[in-house]
Amino acid sequence: MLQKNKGCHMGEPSADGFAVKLKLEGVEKKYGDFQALRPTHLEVKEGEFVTLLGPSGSGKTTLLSLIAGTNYPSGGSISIDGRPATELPAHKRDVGVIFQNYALFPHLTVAENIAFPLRMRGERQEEVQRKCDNVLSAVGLTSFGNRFPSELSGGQQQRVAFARCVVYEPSVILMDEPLGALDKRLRDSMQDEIRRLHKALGTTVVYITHDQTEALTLSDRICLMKDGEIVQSGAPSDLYFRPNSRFAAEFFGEANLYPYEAEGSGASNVAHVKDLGAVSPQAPEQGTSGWMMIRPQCLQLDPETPHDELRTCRVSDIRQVGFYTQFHLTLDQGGASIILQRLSDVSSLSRWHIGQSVTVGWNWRDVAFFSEERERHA
Ligand SMILES: Nc1ncnc2c1ncn2[C@@H]1O[C@H](COP(=O)(O)OP(=O)(O)OP(=O)(O)O)[C@@H](O)[C@H]1O
Repeated sequence: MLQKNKGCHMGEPSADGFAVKLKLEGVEKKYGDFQALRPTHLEVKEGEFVTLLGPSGSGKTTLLSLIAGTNYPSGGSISIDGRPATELPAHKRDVGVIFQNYALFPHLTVAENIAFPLRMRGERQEEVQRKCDNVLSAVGLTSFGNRFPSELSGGQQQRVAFARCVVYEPSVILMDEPLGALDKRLRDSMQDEIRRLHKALGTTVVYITHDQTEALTLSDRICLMKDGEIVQSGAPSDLYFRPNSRFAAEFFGEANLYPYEAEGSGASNVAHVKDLGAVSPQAPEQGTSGWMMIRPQCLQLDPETPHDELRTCRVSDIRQVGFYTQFHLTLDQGGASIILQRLSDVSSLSRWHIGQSVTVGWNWRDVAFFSEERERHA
């Protein structure tokens, strides 16, 4: 395990006692009249893995480049490890960057690649040797020190890129779509690798991707971006099961969305979901109208256990989606469409067919509500 703590320059503690490695306050970027990044606040804690996720053009790279120092904000301030960094040039910031192509030096061996940033910083030979050996062992490449990058697999090259970055113990590692160019199988194994390295080395990572599955797999926290702002930030399960907008709900895959109208006030609030002919005893957080959302896999088909609500439907389509079977259903009363998904098994192929009458069950604890005001980004 590498020593990450550099003592005197630890960032200020966050509310839960962890050191704040990176802090952005009101950071924005304009290109002429165009606002590429709206004023943004972000705190990243020591050891945290934060992902910037969003569609193309949402401002992810702009935000990362402002942290890296390859671009400067039009307003706001950035601090790294508690020290002001807004005006600092890239090479004076304590950040490491890993790009999509890893950017290893092809003419240097693995050990020389890893030693490079230490030599650039003028470290003594014994120190360089000690730190290189340490980090090579941490990434499981001790016997690969004399190989050239072209003699390594993609996964091993990535480990070298990671090692070259962590060897000088930057406060924060920035990763810009490092798996963007890989096929699915390699991507999956690399995700495991990144997770393992992050856990083993305790590094603080800000990671960019536009792939929601990758973000859900890797992150401690996801910042979902749209039109130059972070529209929701939280744990992967929060974003997936508790989106605060239609945009967030739909960005993470299939979502059943129905409008609701709230009635009552305060704790006695109930939500009428007309399309489902249902009244939720759960009080929507805010707003008198908005949307309720339930993920397809939170619905049960012909449930054998008790559920808060049960409705009869007709099966209009059955589709195979990866390892899942997706059922498209039409509610008997009112005709609303419902998508339900369950892990495929042999019985599901013979048990249900198009045109069949079925029962759908759900529990209100699996339902998210968000009001229309919060939906202004959609
Ligand atoms: N130098 C520039 N001049 C003008 N507009 C720019 C400049 N750089 C970026 N933009 C604009 O800022 C917006 C955000 O771009 P950015 O590259 O941050 O998006 P992104 O989320 O990283 O997209 P992608 O996933 O496609 O890389 C885009 O509309 C882009 O066209």
